[in-house]
Amino acid sequence: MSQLEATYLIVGGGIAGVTCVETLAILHPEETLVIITASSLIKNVSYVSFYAKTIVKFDVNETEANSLMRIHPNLKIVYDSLKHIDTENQIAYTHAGDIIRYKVICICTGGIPRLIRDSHKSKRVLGIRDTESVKEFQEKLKAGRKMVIIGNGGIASEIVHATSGIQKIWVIRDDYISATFIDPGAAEFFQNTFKNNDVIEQKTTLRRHVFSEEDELVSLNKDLKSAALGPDWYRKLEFKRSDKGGQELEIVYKVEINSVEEVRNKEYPLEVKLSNGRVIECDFVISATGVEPAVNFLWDKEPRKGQDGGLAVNEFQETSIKNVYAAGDVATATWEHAPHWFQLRLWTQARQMAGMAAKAMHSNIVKAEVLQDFCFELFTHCTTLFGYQVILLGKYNAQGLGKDYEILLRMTPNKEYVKLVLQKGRLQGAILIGETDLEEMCENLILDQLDLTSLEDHILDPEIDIDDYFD
Ligand SMILES: Cc1cc2nc3c(=O)[nH]c(=O)nc-3n(C[C@H](O)[C@H](O)[C@H](O)COP(=O)(O)OP(=O)(O)OC[C@H]3O[C@@H](n4cnc5c(N)ncnc54)[C@H](O)[C@@H]3O)c2cc1C
Ligand SMILES: NC(=O)C1=CN([C@@H]2O[C@H](COP(=O)(O)OP(=O)(O)OC[C@H]3O[C@@H](n4cnc5c(N)ncnc54)[C@H](OP(=O)(O)O)[C@@H]3O)[C@@H](O)[C@H]2O)C=CC1
Repeated sequence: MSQLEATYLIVGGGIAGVTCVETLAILHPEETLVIITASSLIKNVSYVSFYAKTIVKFDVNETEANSLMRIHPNLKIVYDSLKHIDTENQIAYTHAGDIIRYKVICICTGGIPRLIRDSHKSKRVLGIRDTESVKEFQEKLKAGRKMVIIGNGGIASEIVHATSGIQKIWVIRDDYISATFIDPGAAEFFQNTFKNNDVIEQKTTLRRHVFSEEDELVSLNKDLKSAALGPDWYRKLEFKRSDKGGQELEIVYKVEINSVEEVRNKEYPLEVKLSNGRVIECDFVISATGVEPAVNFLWDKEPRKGQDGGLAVNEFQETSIKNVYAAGDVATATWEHAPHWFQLRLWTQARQMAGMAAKAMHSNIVKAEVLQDFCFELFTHCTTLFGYQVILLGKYNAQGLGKDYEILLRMTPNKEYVKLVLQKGRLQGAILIGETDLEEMCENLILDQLDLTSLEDHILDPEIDIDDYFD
């Protein structure tokens, strides 16, 4: 048990917590900084490359927490988990009894999988969040013959893409796949990859860093999970083939799960009842049904929360409680968003929010003015889906545009899919799949809101170098 004093206290060793530490190491290295991390392995970011001003791609690595000592001379690491914050007296208490007095604190405790209602009824219903959960999934895959995947976002899409040798029944509420990230047209484009072996071969040339940590997870508090996985986590699944089942994918559209029950004396140990009356027997269920903020500690007074239960933060990542900031998956962005930005719980946003929190905490301490970072002007997400590079910009699915918008589309099967969303002749969002080389132009057009009415017929014409129009 120890007592510490810190100007800055950061809670959580995921991308948000670590980015906060790294940014403060640059802004205010002479001040004391304490990080509370439940795991001795933390996440950090490397090989940051800019595709355009706000479109960033980077690798996510797992490393020893004490490597942070190299970048911050006045950093202390508390290997424990936060239990209680006394915000009135500005004191944090850990489960092991450590006491840390702070001037400003940033909560970066991330999220946990939001599982389907019946998940508590069986250990065969799994969520994916961290290294431990992927290991459990790998074990189930080795022995499994049939799995049901529920959810239509990032994790479900990646699992469907990366697993083979097991029967997969993908149950989704929508009428097209991967609805969190794409539109029906792009879904059709991707579905060809399920049939086209050439394209499936292409996927193995992913240029992202392959997350290589196979070691034992060093989790000090066994109740807490380590940080969320980053891109390429699913590469671990690609080689986990079961020799017991044939490779097969069935997608069941527009249904929900009514119940999941363990059953005895049947061929499969689990029975999943769907809202359309169908019953599916399987070995296990993956509930890839979103994430909920991990507010897993006590307070002397509750801060304001967002509708999703996250800590409500303003544009400077401040919660409703003085000197308490939050960033990453635990936070809910409740400021008035720029027209082309919205929150999705992604590592890019965890990093951006944490950088902003660090700047705001620093300006709080040194009593300087701070402005919100430019990155919150435009939603950008750069990822890989079904083996293709995917860049999403602004209101890529016409979110919030009502019915008054236009779509420009260019699609070359097995090569690229480009969708531009325009309203009143101005670009509002884009989906760029494949190596389109259009990201910088689209970013500029969304940010500048140039009137494209006279160009609409040419803008996606591959024979025309559209950049010439803007020179
Ligand atoms: C399988 C998977 C794949 C993903 N793939 C992508 C992707 O390709 N692209 C993308 O942009 N995003 C992806 N994401 C989302 C991304 O990983 C998260 O948005 C991001 O990592 C959130 O970072 P964070 O630091 O806020 O939270 P986390 O990474 O969850 O870190 C929170 C940390 O806080 C610790 N903690 C929790 N409670 C306490 C406590 N009381 N005291 C001390 N410490 C505590 C946790 O142990 C953890 O280390 C993926 C997520 C998953 C689960
Ligand atoms: N490549 C990437 O960028 C990746 C990003 N991630 C991130 O990791 C986090 C977790 O991923 P994931 O779990 O896929 O979450 P997502 O938020 O991406 O997707 C959740 C999906 O589950 C559906 N859903 C929610 N509740 C139910 C339910 N009760 N029954 C059926 N379907 C349901 C949602 O549908 P609806 O929309 O209708 O609510 C949605 O399709 C997310 O923040 C995600 O963005 C994860 C993997 C890859």
